[in-house]
Amino acid sequence: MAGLNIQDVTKRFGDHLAVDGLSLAIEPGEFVALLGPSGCGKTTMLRMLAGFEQVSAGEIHLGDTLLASAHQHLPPEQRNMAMVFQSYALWPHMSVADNVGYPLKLRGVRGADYQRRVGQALALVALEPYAERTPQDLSGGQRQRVALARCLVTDPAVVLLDEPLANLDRHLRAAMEHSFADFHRRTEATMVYVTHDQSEAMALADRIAVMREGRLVQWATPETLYRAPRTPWVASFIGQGSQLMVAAGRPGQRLQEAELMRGLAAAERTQPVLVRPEHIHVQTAPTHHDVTARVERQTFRGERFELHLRLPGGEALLAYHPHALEEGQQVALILREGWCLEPDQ
Ligand SMILES: Nc1ncnc2c1ncn2[C@@H]1O[C@H](COP(=O)(O)OP(=O)(O)OP(=O)(O)O)[C@@H](O)[C@H]1O
Repeated sequence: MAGLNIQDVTKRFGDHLAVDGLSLAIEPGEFVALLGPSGCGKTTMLRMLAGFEQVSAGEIHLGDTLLASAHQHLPPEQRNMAMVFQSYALWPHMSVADNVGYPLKLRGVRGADYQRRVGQALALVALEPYAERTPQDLSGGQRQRVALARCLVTDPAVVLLDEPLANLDRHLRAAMEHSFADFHRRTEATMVYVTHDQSEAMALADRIAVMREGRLVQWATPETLYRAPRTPWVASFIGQGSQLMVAAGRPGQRLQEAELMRGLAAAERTQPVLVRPEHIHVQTAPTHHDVTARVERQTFRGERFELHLRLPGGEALLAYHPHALEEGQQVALILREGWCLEPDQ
């Protein structure tokens, strides 16, 4: 198996820098998500990996093979990669089995070998009973599984996925997340998955490249991104939480309760700190020693209530609570920990 090395890759469309000096070293067999808001350059990066787009500068290697540089461009069909699109891109008039086998036909595979490989690919996505149907007679999730089977039938070293769940409803997306994770375990292919949905990226990826305006902002595991986001922008993009100014700590430091509570009470507060809602303890009977907040709004989430709180200084704070409270009610807060952010560039 071969790793994928993206070195200082830039893509310009006229004056516009769609991807700006992006570098990522992706391990063989790793599941990587490119995550960021619309227009940040994720799809452009994926298309450069696939070979549908030329790079303006930098290099892309698969193992020892140079796939792309400003002077060299290996065509898509020679890259040993397969791509799954948001639109599935299936042939409507062909059966599921014929759709899956299509890339093999293009490569001249016939007979028993063809049948065996189509059968294996369909088995991998649990679609054998549907082999003779046409895509029109399938659900959205089943169609996406056909697209997956078709992409892996040629045994690619790298699978590229461009928002593959974007057309599915919320329940189906959750079910398909399991299918993708399972698919990855079984194939052991290196996967690069583009999405603007942070919860999807967190659920699936070994590592996430967070992109903003063509640049890489942070490259880390989902847990590190959640626990230790680098900047306020990353913190606001990943998970829920509140950002407060505190007179304590320095970027990259975790503050424990005593330091955080002291820092919050001080006058000169210059350090932005992320506080996750699960680290806030809410008490309903404040005394005059406590840090207090007012309940502005609450949302019932089944297993808990989300409290939208307002501190006396005007800052907003999100907390969880097991029971309903009164809107307008004063509560006492204990902030158990916080993470110090560095300023956005
Ligand atoms: N062929 C093109 N010609 C000119 N500009 C382009 C072209 N393709 C993309 N762009 C621009 O490059 C930037 C990055 O686009 P890209 O599609 O990579 O973003 P994205 O992060 O995938 O967004 P989305 O989530 O909306 O698909 C955008 O500003 C887009 O308008």
